[in-house]
Parts: sequence; structure tokens; C-alpha cells
Amino acid sequence: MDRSNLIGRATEIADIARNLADELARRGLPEPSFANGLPGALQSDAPDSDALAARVKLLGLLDEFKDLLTEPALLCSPELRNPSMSTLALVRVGVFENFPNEGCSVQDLARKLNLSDNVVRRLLSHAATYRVFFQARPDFFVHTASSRVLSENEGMRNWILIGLGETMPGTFRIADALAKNPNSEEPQHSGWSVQNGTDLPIFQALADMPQRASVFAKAMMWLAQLPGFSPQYLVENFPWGSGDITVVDVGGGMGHIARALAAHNPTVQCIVQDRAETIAQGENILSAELQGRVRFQAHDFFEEQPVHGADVYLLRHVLHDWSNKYARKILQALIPALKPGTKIVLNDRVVPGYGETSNLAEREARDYDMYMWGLQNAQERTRNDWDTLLRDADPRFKLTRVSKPSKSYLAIIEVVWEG
Ligand SMILES: C[S@@+](CC[C@H](N)C(=O)[O-])C[C@H]1O[C@@H](n2cnc3c(N)ncnc32)[C@H](O)[C@@H]1O
Repeated sequence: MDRSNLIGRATEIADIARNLADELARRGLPEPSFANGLPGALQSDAPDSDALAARVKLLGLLDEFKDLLTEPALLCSPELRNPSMSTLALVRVGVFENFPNEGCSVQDLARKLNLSDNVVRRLLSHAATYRVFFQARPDFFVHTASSRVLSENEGMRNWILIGLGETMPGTFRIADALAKNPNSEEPQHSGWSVQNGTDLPIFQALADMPQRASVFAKAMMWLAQLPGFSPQYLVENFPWGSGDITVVDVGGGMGHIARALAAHNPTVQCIVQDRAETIAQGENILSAELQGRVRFQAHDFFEEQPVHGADVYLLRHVLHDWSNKYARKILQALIPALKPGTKIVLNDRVVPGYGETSNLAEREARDYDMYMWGLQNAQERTRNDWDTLLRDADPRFKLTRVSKPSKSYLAIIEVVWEG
């Protein structure tokens, strides 16, 4: 089909929409509609459903279509067209916890929150244009599926507080950070550190701000529990091998991956390494049946790896926290412990390369790259970036395979030590 003109694009969109509608009808599911402002979840994640692929394809095509019709100046305009401008304020003033299920007038909500009608009306009205709340009649709002998620889910509210209160402001200050320390790979030179007037990297600075640190930790815990971050994708899709296998989970947090791996594979022994305070928490929650098969060890991953001769060294969601300079150091610290053929598994995001996927999918990954940059001069990586990082750390690190289970956010990057 000729996709170079509007009709060609619209026809492709119509064809896929028809397939999606047929699939939903076959499964007895309702079509999405704007009743109450926003449909609920499309329930397209069932394993035997094609709806997920159709939805992803449609969103990519519609994004292109919309951009084609948008004035060029608006595509790069600082008038950021997103719900963030009102959402953070709505969370901070407590709208979501105080919004009644049956809906609410501006005046009643304003009284409850001790705010003026004007403030509440403008915040709700802005959010409603993004389908977070729905204005059912003048000055009377009801929930949409989106506002309901925020009302019912503290983790999601914490994610908003961190995303819009810490991460985005840091990203907006990348330009100032670059002006101060051009090309710096130091975490203490990040946009976040500029924004917060500190010479410390974010996590050291937060140590003196217990309230913000606690929201950050809770938001990260919530994020890690999203289905796309499930440990099962890694546990079930990497060939761990049979027989007695030892896996060292470097920067393994409180051991949730090691626990899932040991439960899945009865011959695996795991050693979880992290900072001492995190290790202590992991030991406290380890169940009796995994004692002995999952062990914990305080270890700074910039220091030489103390466990020699393990079969697999796992770094899950660790290297994306660091610039290349520090990611290289973490990899190099493993070398004294490796023997030829040892596997190193990186479970991290892979930013799609040139032309590999829709612009929308690449944008999502590139957005995360900007967040990591703004927070601590860290980065998300393309397959080429991973190749370069490994080669620069040591040419004996050989990247052998990259795979991504379809619903996982993280790819499995398999590396063999050829020393
Ligand atoms: C993003 S978390 C990933 C945790 C876990 N691998 C996962 O996939 O959920 C990064 C981890 O690195 C740990 N970490 C940070 N600096 C470290 C260091 N110098 N040595 C060891 N662990 C460190 C943190 O405590 C944290 O648990």
C-alpha cells in the first residue's frame, strides 16, 4: 500500500482498526468508547489475543498521522502538550484521595481541600482535556479510567511525585548542566544536581532529605512491580543450564530476581550482592525454604568481584544507572573473577536503533534516556551503544545475543567472557 499520502495512511489505519474491532468482538470484549471520558483498559494482554499488537501498531500510525497534520512550529514548541502541568499539583493538593467515587462539584472539592474554586476548577479542567477526570456538566467532574488509577493507587501517585517533581525538572536542567560541565559523565554534574543546588549525586543528596528519599524509594518499588518488569521474563527466557549453576546477581537489590530464579530452577544457587544496608533488608525477607540457595553479600560493584568462577554474573537494571565511564568500571571489576566461557547477563533496556521500530516506540525509550541523563548523567543504550561499552570495557567481553520477551520492558543481553 502507498503510505506516502494521507489516504494510504488512513486506509492502513482503518484496516488495522477493523482487525482490532473483530478481535474484540470475537473475545466478547467491548470496543473502547469515550463514555465517561475514557475507556477502561483494552484488555488486550491475553496470551491468545492479537489485540495487543494491533493496538501498538495503531498507536504508532496515529502518532505519525497526528504529527503530519501538526504545524511544524508546534512539534518543537515549549508549550508542552501534556497532562503534567496539572497532574503534579492535583496530586500534591490531595485531589485524588479526596475525590468521591460518585463525582464532585468544583465548589465541594474546593471546600474540602481549603482551596479557592478558581484553583480547583482550572486544575481539573486542564486535566480533563487530557481525559484525567471528565467534566460531566459545568463545574461537575467525574472519574475517568485514568483519574481512577491515580485515586486508587498510591504507587502511581508516588510515581507522579517523582516523575514530575524530581525527574522532569532534572531533565529540563540538562542544558544548564552541560553549560557548567560540558560532556561530564559524573553523576554529581547532572541536571538534577543543578536543579537542587547541590554538588552531590542524587542518591547521596537524598540521604539528607528522608521524606523525598522515601517517596523515591516507594515509587521505584511500585515501578519494579509493573508487569513489564516482572522477573519471570528473565527467569524463563534465559538458558540458565542444568546441573549446579551459580549465579551472582550484582547490584541485585533485596534479591527479588534471585528468589524468583531459585524458585524456578531448583539447582541454581544465587549470591546477591548490593550495598550493606540493602543486603540486610534482603536477608530479613528471605523465606526459610530458600535459605542456603540464595545468599547475600555486601559488595561495592566498583571494587574487584570477590566471587570467582561463578557460571553467570547478572547485572539487572544496573548499568543504565551509570554513564559509560562508570559502567565500564563496573564491568572491569568483574574481570578477575571470570574464566573463559563465563556468561555475563545484562538485563536492561535496549533503545531501538535507526528505523527498527515505530517512532513512538523509539520516543518512549529515548524519553527514558533523557530521564536517566537528567537524574545522574546516566544513559539508556542502543545495541550499538552496548557493543561499544563492552568492547571499550574489554574486547574479551563478547556480546552474543540480544532478545526481548514481547511484553518485557527489558532486553536480555547475553555476553560471554572470551579471556
Ligand atoms: C535500579 S536498582 C536494580 C536492582 C535490581 N538489580 C533489580 O533489577 O531490581 C540498582 C541497584 O544498584 C545498587 N547499587 C548502587 N550502587 C552500588 C554499589 N556501588 N555497589 C553495589 N550496589 C550498588 C542499588 O542499591 C540498587 O539495588
